[in-house]
Amino acid sequence: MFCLLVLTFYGDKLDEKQIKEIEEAQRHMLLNLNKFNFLDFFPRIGKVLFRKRWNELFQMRREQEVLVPLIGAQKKAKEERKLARENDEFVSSYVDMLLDLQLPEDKRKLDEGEMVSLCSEFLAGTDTTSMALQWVMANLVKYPHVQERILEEIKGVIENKDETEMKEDDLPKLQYLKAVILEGLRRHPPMHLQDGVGSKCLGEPMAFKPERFLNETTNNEGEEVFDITGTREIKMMPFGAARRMCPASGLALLHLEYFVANLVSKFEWKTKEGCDVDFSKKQEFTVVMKNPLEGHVYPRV
Ligand code: HEM
Repeated sequence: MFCLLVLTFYGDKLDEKQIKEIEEAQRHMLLNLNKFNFLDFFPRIGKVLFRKRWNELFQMRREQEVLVPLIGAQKKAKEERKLARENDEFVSSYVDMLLDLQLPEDKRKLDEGEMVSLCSEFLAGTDTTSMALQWVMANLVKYPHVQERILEEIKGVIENKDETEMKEDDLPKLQYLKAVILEGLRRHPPMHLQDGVGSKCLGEPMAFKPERFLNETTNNEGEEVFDITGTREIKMMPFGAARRMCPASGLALLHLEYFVANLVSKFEWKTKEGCDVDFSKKQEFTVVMKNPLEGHVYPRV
């Protein structure tokens, strides 16, 4: 949560108490959001008939306002940087970008409420990525040969052998890694929308077999061929499809490849002594591991 908040409010000082409050408000929202879906269908009469539920929703929305002081502080810091003409050297946060945004039709900036919603949505969106990461790492712990193969692939593409950090530019060269991430998303989609689709088309649906995607990651010209958007055909849809498809699928895939590449190149991942990986799942906002992964990590020498 701390890293996410840094991305969102880069440069602002966050204390433990603020982080905890935001974490609690986000968690409360993610665990309860589904209870309010039906309110979409009867917006007018529903306000009278389901007044109690609407009040609950408003109360949950008020909890999100813990983000307001952080947005305010970020705005002030941005204005001060502008006065001191320091903006050019500064790394922008998500909030900085929102502050610059001008709504073309209404010809106005975002108001405070809209900023709170967008920040909260941004933080919530990344919950899916961290859950996908946990499922992939669980499979790497369970199947050490897959982990080994990723490591071999990484060693094959690193030019400077002393360099241990994988950079964004290295990722397109890692086809097997890409296949592992796709297989992780197929086998354990964090948002449960596509049961059956991946299964029918891909054979041996319950097995974790990254190889099934190996011929699909790129063609001879190095272009992506696996159609994760489901525009040409739908083999699986971890990011949904069509108009409501996840707008951050590219970002999520990039993050997953980057994190897994670095986690594997720097550490060997194993199970806790005498334990096996438990793939039982539990539905929260995302599909989570019922018994979260307890891996042991060993720095690679
Ligand atoms: C592995 C990671 C992710 C998965 C599996 C995933 C999955 C999905 C799915 C299935 C939907 C469509 C839901 C529907 O049909 O209504 C969706 C929507 C959305 N996702 Fe993601 N997502 C991921 C990461 C992210 C990230 C990192 C962000 C933001 C930074 C994000 C932001 C959104 C937003 C804003 C929507 C709503 C789009 C709309 O309703 O028009 N997602 N996501």
